[in-house]
Amino acid sequence: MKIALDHVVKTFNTFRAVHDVSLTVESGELVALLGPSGSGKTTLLRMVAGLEFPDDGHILFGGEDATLIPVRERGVGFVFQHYALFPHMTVADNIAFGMRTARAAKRSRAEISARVAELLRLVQLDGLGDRFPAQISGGQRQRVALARALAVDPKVLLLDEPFGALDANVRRDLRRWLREIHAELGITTLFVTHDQEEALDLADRVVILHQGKIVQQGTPRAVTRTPNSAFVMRFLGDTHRISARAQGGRVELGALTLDAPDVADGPAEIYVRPADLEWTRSGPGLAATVTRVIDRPGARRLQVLAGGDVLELDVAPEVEVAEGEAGQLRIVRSRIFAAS
Ligand SMILES: Nc1ncnc2c1ncn2[C@@H]1O[C@H](COP(=O)(O)OP(=O)(O)OP(=O)(O)O)[C@@H](O)[C@H]1O
Repeated sequence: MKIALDHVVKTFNTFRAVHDVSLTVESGELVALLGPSGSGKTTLLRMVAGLEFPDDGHILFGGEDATLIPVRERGVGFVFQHYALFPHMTVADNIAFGMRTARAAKRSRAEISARVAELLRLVQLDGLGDRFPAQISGGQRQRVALARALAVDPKVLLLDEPFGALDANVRRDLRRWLREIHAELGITTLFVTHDQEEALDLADRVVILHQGKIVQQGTPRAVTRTPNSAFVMRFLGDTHRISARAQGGRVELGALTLDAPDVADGPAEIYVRPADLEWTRSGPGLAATVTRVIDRPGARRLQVLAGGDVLELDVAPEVEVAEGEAGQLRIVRSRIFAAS
């Protein structure tokens, strides 16, 4: 099911939570809505679900105006961060719940238990149908929540920080697992997260929100390679900002000259990630002094001082370098924006 948001606006009292958002999610696509707290992600998701209504604009499900489709008939499955399962029901009964109450497609008892068994297999919880929610782990509970959402054969899956309460390793496993389930079922999916790594790992397309507006959207590769603003560069993380001045489409940084054809003359900000920097003993480059060496599995992280800025970069484990050593930094790639 294709979903389209067309110039959607949502205001709470006088606060505009969503500003003129237009977005298309193609049938079968997995799109992540990514943004900091308060950027409007949940509000957008709730409008797609039919739990909130836009003040302006339209939401279309497969070309049909969704305003006219009641929540129950939208064919939407949800999983929330704290979508508590019914504690007094077994895992199997939790999964079956939606099928028993659905008015549309009545199923026999035998059909329901066959479908529950199939879903338990899909979410890799075979054999746990008789347990109660308190007897399984947090990650397993979220898998049950997903099985419950899938039980009614939704056309659209809405996930709001579904793994937010789980620890990092479990989250990583569940991401891989969700990706596999998505590949198998191909349900149009909108996934809300404020975790960059999660969005980039999971999604076909990432939509970045800031203050209720879409500031950039594209494949994970496109948004990480060509962030279109300082905000996106900073938000995607692991970046250094170096202050400089742009003049005639160029920025001078120590002995280096960087091209910045689109940047107006005046104060500028150069953004580099640790992986964009290389350490050399001889120039040309930006003069730097090593202030700290941190040994990590697979790499050595150097903290260096360059022109008043503390920067970090990684070198191969066998590189011999010591604190206090002077050298040069080569900037392999950077993004430059006018200072905000
Ligand atoms: N029912 C409401 N009444 C008033 N303000 C609201 C309501 N719901 C959301 N807001 C405000 O709208 C803005 C966007 O909220 P929303 O929950 O959509 O953000 P979010 O990006 O999902 O944030 P988070 O990651 O913290 O959940 C916030 O400033 C929030 O305080």
